[in-house]
Amino acid sequence: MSEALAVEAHGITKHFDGATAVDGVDLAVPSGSIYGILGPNGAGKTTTLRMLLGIIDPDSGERRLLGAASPLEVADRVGYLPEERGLYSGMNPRDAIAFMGALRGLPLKEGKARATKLLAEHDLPADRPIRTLSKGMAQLVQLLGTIVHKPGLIVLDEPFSGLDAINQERLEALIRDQAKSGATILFSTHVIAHAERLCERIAVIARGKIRFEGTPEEARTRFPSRVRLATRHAGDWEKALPADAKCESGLWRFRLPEDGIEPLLKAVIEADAGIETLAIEPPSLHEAFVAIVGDAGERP
Ligand SMILES: Nc1ncnc2c1ncn2[C@@H]1O[C@H](COP(=O)(O)OP(=O)(O)OP(=O)(O)O)[C@@H](O)[C@H]1O
Repeated sequence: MSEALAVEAHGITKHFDGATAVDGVDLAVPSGSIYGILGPNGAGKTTTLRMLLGIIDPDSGERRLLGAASPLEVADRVGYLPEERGLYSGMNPRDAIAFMGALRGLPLKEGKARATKLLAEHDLPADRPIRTLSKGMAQLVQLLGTIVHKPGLIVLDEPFSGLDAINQERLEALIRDQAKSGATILFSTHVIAHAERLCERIAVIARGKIRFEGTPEEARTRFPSRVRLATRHAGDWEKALPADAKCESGLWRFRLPEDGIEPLLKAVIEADAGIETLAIEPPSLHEAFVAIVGDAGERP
C-alpha cells in the first residue's frame, strides 16, 4: 500500500441482517484528487464511506486512510460531511464551525478566527442562530465546519443534495478550491453532472459492487457514440439507417454503427438528400452511468 493513495480499500464487505450491503469493494483514491463514488439509491455508497472512515468496521477486507491502517488514528486529518445533516440550531455559525473544528483537535480560539474568515469569504452570516438560516445556508455552514481544521482528506456524503442550483455551484467552487490547496476530496453522489464536472476519477457502485472505475472519459468511451442526422429530403437512403434509428421532428438519432458512419453518408450523398445536421458524440456520463448500473440490475 503506497502513500500516493489517500484512501485504499481491498475487498471490504459488509452484511446487515444477512443481506450484503457492500460486497468486496476495492478503491484507490490518488492523493490530491477529486474522486466520486457514484451509485443509485441503496447501492452501498454510505456504508462504504463509513467503513473507510472507521465509523463501522468491515466484516472482511482492509482499508487504509492517509497511510494509516486504523482510520481513527488519522481522524484529525479528515473532514466528514455525513448524509444526515444537523447542527445545533441555537448556535451561531461561527461557534458551530469552531465546535466542529474542536472535535477534530483544532483549538477553539483558532477555530473561531478561521470560522469568521471562512464565513465572510463565503458571504454567510456569523452571528445569527442557525435556525434562522435557510437549509442550503446551514448546509454550507456545516461544510465549512467540515474543512475548518484544514483536513488532508475531505469525505462528503451526497454533499449536493438539498442545495439549489446557485448553492450547488458554490459548493463545486469550494471543492475545487480545497483540491487546489492540496486536499483529497472523496464524495458520493447519484447526480452525475457534478461528478462529470469535478472528478478526475470515479467509481460506479451498484448492488454493493464496483461496476466501473476510471476517468469519466473512460466511462463514456466504453459505450458507442451517438449520431444525430437531419437532411433536407427523405428518400431511399433511409434504408441504410441502422435498425435502432429513431426520428423526431426530422432529426434521426442512432448509435454509431460498428462499421462507422461512412456507408450511410455515401447513401445520403448519392441520394443528394442535403445534410442539415450531422453530429457524432460519445454518450454523456449520465448515459454511461445508466448503462453501467442497468447492467448490474436492481437489488432484489
Ligand atoms: N445500519 C443498517 N442496517 C441495515 N441495513 C442497512 C444499514 N445501513 C445500510 N443498510 C442497507 O444497505 C444497503 C446499502 O445502503 P447504503 O446506505 O450504503 O446505500 P447508498 O448507496 O448510500 O444509498 P442512498 O443513496 O439511498 O443513501 C441498503 O440496502 C440499505 O438498506
